[in-house]
Amino acid sequence: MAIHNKPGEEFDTVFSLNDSLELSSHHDYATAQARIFKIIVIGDSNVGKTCLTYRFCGGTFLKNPEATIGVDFRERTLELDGESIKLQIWDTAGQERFRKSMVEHYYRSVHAVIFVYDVTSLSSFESIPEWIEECSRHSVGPLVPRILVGNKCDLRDRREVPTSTAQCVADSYNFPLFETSAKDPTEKEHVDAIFLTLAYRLKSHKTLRLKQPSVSDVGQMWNQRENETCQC
Ligand SMILES: Nc1nc2c(ncn2[C@@H]2O[C@H](COP(=O)(O)OP(=O)(O)OP(=O)(O)O)[C@@H](O)[C@H]2O)c(=O)[nH]1
Repeated sequence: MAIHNKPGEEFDTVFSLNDSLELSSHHDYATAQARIFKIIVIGDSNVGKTCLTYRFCGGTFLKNPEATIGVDFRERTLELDGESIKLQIWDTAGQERFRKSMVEHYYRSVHAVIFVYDVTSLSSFESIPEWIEECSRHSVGPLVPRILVGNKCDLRDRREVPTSTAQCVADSYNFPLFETSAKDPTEKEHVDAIFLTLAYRLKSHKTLRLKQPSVSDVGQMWNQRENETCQC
């Protein structure tokens, strides 16, 4: 998505440059108490990364998404066992040309990773090892919780990746596997379960510290993204 998360637009879970300034200067008591975790969502272009994050943060299916340029930020605060957990979700671009200037930012201080493929696209599934390799190259180590997600399960007649095959791959990496659909409203709870699973795992990591991108970091990415939007 290129434009939909301009500051203040659409729903209050969108994270924007303005929000980060707000948070860093005069956040309220509840925000100050929330532990914040950075989750990146990665995978080939068109697998549904934006729609999945939108479904989790906005509660609806995003119709007609545009290709993500650089990164989009969204966030949602959860109350787990009386504790506030804020998930800051980085929806990254699948297309190489929209990624290259920002890859370093994606992986910096990341707390968890969601790898997404499209169950109707064998090639998107076959790319998963490359995405895992890219994480490793950027020092995202084995202690960082990771999850494999097969999206677009509503397209039953077009499935190219059997669950059993995906489960084998997930087991080989020791990742949980989720299959779901951002589009099908009856799958909403499964989409939530992906993020909740990570939230519970992160919550139990008492040593993980609150780390937010600095204002200059986010501002720099925002400017880069705007420039790249203009060139297209
Ligand atoms: N049928 C179906 N279509 C979906 C689903 N999720 C996403 N789509 C469609 O798949 C296309 C791509 O969705 P996006 O969420 O933009 O994909 P993306 O992975 O963010 O793509 P990039 O931004 O290019 O990396 C859009 O046409 C969506 O409507 C799903 O669960 N089921």
